[in-house]
Amino acid sequence: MTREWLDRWREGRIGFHRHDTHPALLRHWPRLKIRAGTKVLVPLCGKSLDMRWLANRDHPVLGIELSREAIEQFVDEGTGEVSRYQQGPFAICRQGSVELWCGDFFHFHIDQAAEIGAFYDRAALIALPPATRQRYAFHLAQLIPPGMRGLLISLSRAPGDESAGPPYHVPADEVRELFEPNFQVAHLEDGEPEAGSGFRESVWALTRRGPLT
Ligand SMILES: C[S@@+](CC[C@H](N)C(=O)[O-])C[C@H]1O[C@@H](n2cnc3c(N)ncnc32)[C@H](O)[C@@H]1O
Repeated sequence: MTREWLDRWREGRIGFHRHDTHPALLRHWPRLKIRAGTKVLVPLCGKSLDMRWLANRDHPVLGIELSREAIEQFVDEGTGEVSRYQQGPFAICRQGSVELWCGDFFHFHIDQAAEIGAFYDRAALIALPPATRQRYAFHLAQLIPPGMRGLLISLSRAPGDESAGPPYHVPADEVRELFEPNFQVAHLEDGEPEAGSGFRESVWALTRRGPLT
């Protein structure tokens, strides 16, 4: 799966990338009432422009992305000086208040997450095959302190139309099963089915409960 993502970036097969800020982020983030200054973790971040929107709202952003290509494109398409440094296995690129850690999300350790107080997942969960999603939900719970929140934008398809991903179809019941052990899960909205793919986005607010189970 790692190789496949790197190939996608190298070959420019990044249909998931949006050229605008996600409308559900604009609509729902303010409702979460996350204080300005709170650092937001963006797992499997690609080169999402949503990170710039969060940064412009006074949230330092920590994105984690496998592909160096994605990170280089993000900083090239942005403005401002870029600084680079290394933290364990991660090569980090910082531009303004966005720091992008190049490496595997599952290698990002709790000790490196000290200042994180919120998260934003758009198309991260749905990038992972079924067996890895549980690991993802637990890993995220380890990184987010109790009481802290985040927004999750997932994808589902009509029953019977669940061809292989990525992007993977993750039905609402699975979102609940994955996150409810460690988060309060609130369903915020479902989008319209996309013409062609039949995918429909669902938006969730998650609040971390503690202790971990
Ligand atoms: C569907 S894309 C979504 C990107 C971004 N969240 C967005 O909304 O545009 C999934 C991204 O996750 C990255 N990725 C996949 N597995 C990863 C992992 N284990 N650790 C870090 N990044 C990963 C891929 O390279 C890809 O850029």
